[in-house]
Amino acid sequence: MNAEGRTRLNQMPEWTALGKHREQLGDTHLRELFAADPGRGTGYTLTVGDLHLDYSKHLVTDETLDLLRELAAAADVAGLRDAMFRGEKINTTEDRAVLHTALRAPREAVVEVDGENVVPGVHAVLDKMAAFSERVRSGEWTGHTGRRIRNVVNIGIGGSDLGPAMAYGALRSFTDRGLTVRFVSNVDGADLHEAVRDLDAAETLFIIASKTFTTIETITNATSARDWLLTELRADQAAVAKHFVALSTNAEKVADFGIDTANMFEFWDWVGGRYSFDSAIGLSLMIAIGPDRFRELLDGFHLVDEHFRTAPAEANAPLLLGLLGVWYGAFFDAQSHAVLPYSHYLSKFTAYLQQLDMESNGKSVDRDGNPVEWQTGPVVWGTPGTNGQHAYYQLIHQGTKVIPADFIGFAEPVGDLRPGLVAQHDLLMANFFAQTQALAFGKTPEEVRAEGVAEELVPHKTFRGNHPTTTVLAKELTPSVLGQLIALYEHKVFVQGAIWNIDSFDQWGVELGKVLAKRVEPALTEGAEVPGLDESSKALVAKYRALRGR
Ligand SMILES: O=P(O)(O)OC[C@H]1O[C@H](O)[C@H](O)[C@@H](O)[C@@H]1O
Repeated sequence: MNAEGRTRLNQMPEWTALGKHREQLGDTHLRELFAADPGRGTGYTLTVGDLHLDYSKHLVTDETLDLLRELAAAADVAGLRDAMFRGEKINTTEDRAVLHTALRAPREAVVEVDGENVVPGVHAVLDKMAAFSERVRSGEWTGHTGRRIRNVVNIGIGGSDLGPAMAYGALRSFTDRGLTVRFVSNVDGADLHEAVRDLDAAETLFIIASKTFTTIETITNATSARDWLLTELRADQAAVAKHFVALSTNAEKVADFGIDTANMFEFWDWVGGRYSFDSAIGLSLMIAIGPDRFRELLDGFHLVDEHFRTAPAEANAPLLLGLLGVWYGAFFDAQSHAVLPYSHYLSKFTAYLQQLDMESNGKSVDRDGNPVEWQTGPVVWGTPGTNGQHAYYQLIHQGTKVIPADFIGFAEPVGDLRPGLVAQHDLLMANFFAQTQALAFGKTPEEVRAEGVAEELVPHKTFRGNHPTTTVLAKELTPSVLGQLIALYEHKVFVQGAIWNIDSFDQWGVELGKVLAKRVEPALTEGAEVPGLDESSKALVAKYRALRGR
């Protein structure tokens, strides 16, 4: 029992029942599950908005799904979900509400934090972003020398980078091709250098994105960008107002930097960094795709929010995906989860999900501060599918690890591809369908032998199969569909955090490295003694200084 009288997860009878069920399931093969139920391929599916989800290739039966849903009920996932939507402070270690869902709520919605309806403020910022985006896109907003803006550089890191960078890539075919949009995040000067080296400063707008406006990487890059701009334009500080805008919750720090707070787009402490890209943090994306497309994206998010909030457990897609992850982590010892988009436009999708999932659920104490005795968040990884097929899929097919995987694909190619390239789409998708089939059903020794393979090679050419996958299929990758996909994963992560009883909305684990970096820096630059530096790190710092000739 914890302080609130909740039974610990691994002491719940529902958990024990799942453990017993897992033993009974043993090595049951997907081939057997499909043979036993001819309707499985169509029955184990769900539709959410434009997303068709097939979960038939999972190592589950009706009983598994019932038991998992009973676990969700015992853990009161629905109760925590409703508390989140109501604006309660469910991020207990930071005493904050968790209201990214309010960022895409319709104008007339009412969502209160501390007795105040936050929705009008959300829409006021969206309107301000839309007006600004239109001024940039039309050429009305000009730089210091009167030239129109043709380049936008977003400087931010983590949640202030990954979302807009991923979505810009995903929605490239909806972007204004007359604008160059780039993203700088790494404190390695090479990132900024490569982003601006071929740009004309007179036509460049920097968007400084930082919730706290204290993140050292971002402030360092923003300062270097300001120096670059002023040097290139041979201008004084006055030029900053025409070339820098800020996205932040911290007006004071924004003003300190020299950015006019009239050009600051605000958001709020109830938006977590990794849940922020549909807030002001999306400004670079809105400039690229235009306000109407951005609103379609928000509508896509909202559609899945409503689904998660209202759909019954049997038809609730984020609940199902969350439970499947819990199942594999706890009862199959799966350590990782692959996300494999069959869309080049989703190249950065998995990197975005890494922060969303791993920063949210990479925790080892529960909400009461007790160590957890069960697996929490998996390692999330993956790259666009066909490239992965020629690299690491070998390990998924024939390695020793259990790696549940999500396959995401689209019926139609997007964009203005030449007809010859459109024709390639069927080949892409043939791979998509073939892979999940091979992973699920494998190839038996008998099948290999029947092909006349020499006996000594049979074990090498046999595929065990039984590798679980989810297939997510949609017609086309539109702004709305992207919003739906992201919200699906956001709520999946929520479900898992709720069951594991961890705070999915703090990130204390990131802090230690930041503090230590600040302490170590003077050792590199001035050779200063750093109290408490361990022997290994001391020797490495000395080596570094020697290599730099210091
Ligand atoms: O937006 P910022 O305040 O600059 O924060 C940027 C990022 O850095 C932090 O270290 C957190 O781990 C992330 O959750 C956050 O998204």
